Amino acid sequence: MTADATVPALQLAGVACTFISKDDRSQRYTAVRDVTLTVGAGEFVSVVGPTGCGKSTLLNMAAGLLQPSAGSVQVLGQPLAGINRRAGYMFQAESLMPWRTALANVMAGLEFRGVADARTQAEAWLRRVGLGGFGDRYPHQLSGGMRKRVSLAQTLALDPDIILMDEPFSALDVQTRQLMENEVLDLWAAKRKAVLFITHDLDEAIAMSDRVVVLSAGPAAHPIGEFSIDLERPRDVAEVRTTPRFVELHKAIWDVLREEVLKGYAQQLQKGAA
Ligand SMILES: Nc1ncnc2c1ncn2[C@@H]1O[C@H](COP(=O)(O)OP(=O)(O)OP(=O)(O)O)[C@@H](O)[C@H]1O
Repeated sequence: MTADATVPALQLAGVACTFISKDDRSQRYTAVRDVTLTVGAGEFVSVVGPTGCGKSTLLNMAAGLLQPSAGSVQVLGQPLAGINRRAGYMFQAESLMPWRTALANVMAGLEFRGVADARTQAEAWLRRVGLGGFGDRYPHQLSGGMRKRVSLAQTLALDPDIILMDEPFSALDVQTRQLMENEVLDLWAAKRKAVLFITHDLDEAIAMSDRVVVLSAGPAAHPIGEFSIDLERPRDVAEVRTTPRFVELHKAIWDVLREEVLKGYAQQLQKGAA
């Protein structure tokens, strides 16, 4: 089934998520509340916000890994029940199976789906992410950047309509990170999937996205600003940062984000001292 371009790929409508507090089991902690967020078909949306505000919580609700305590999640116009099978995920942590080669890692999901030419497709994806000659290597024989490329191939090979990314490159050095960001943009431009991208890094969010949503500090974090990123594409993430429009957008978004970051930081210090 192909996605209908007029139906949002992902829609969170008035969602909230309440946890039992980690600090005091008798208390509840509302991480996010009243969050309405839409990702259109083919749109690249980033969510930025202070540390611990609830960015991963939102992504986990979109993935169907967490049930909202209020509100609803719709995927391609249908209410989400259980795991979001139209989405592919890339998380911060390493997700490769260490006992399988790079090729076997990319093949795993395809085989699970019963794809007949899983090997050929996986080989093609490894080539696309620049690892054509590395299929027989095990994860520990690859650099951090290469492992991320394998994860990317693994995610994209399944041809999801929606890609959910939670700080996928935060563990990489700056140069490798920029290379990966450009690769993701190239692959995204070719396939135009809907992307929900979570990051701490405002520069990364602006350089990659069509739209940047700013979340407030928690508890009950919610969107407090939304910015359309009208920078021309294709973009080189390193070059685009030097353009006057980028600087202007950065200033406008940082004006909204700064206060929340300071609040989030103060909360962390308080928790640390308690
Ligand atoms: N399973 C859980 N049980 C209790 N509290 C949780 C749970 N998961 C998250 N939280 C709390 O909810 C809040 C939001 O967490 P979340 O991981 O979504 O934030 P984040 O913005 O992604 O953080 P970071 O920027 O540090 O990655 C935090 O205060 C966290 O401690």
